[in-house]
Amino acid sequence: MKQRGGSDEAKRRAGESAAEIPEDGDVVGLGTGSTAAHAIRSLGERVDAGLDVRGIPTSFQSRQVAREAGIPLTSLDEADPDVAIDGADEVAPDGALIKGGGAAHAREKLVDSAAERFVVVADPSKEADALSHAVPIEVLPDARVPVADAVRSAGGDPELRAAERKDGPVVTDNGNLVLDCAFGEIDAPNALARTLSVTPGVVEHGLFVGLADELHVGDADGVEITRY
Ligand SMILES: O=C(CO)[C@H](O)[C@H](O)COP(=O)(O)O
Repeated sequence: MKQRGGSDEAKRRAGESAAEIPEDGDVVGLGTGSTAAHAIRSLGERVDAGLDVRGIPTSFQSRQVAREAGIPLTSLDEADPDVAIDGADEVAPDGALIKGGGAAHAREKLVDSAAERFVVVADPSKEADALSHAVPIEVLPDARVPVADAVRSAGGDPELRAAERKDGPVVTDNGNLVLDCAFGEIDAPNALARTLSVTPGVVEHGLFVGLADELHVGDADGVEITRY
C-alpha cells in the first residue's frame, strides 16, 4: 500500500484510536489510504472479538482491506453510516481537508458526508496552518481540457495525474481521470469548492469543507483528538 505523509507508526496509532469508536449495530464508512487501512484492520480485530458492525467501503482498496479483515460489507443502498473513518492529505485548523491522494475522493465524499460522525485519521505531517496542497479533481475523460481551462480561470495550475506502473493517466475506480490542481494557499476554501462543484465535467473535487467532526492525530507519544 502506498505511503503518503508521515510515519506508519503515527498512522497506526491514529487508526487504532478511531477504530475504538464504532459500537454494536453501527454501520461504518471505511476510508481509503494507508491510515484508514490501519483503522480498518483494527476494526477487523474488534469484529473478530465479537463486535457487530457492517462497513461501507469507499474504494476497491478499502473493500479489499475490509474483506481481508473480516468486516461484513454493505452499501449506501442499504444503510447510512453511523461513523465514517477516513484519512486526509492536508488538514486545516478548522477541520477543512484536502483529500484524494488515492484518487478515491468522489466515493469518500459520498460516504463521509452521509455519516452521522466523520472521523479523520492522520499523522502530524498532514496538519497545516492553511490549505495549500494541490486539489485533486476527478473529471469525466471528455472533460479533461475544459475543466483544466476552468481551473486556470479560477487561478489554479492543473496537471493530469500520471500512473506509476502504466503508461498514461491514473484512471479512477469510476473510470475517470484526475487533475491535480495547485492553487497556492487557499484563502477561501468554501468559495473555491463551490466554483469547482458547479464546473461541468467535474465529478468531484478533494476539498472537504465543513464535513469533519473529529480529528485523531497519532504521534510517537499517543493520539491527540480535536473535535470541530
Ligand atoms: O484521500 C485519500 C485517498 O483518496 C487518503 O485518505 C489520503 O490520500 C491520505 O492517505 P494516507 O493515509 O495514505 O496518507
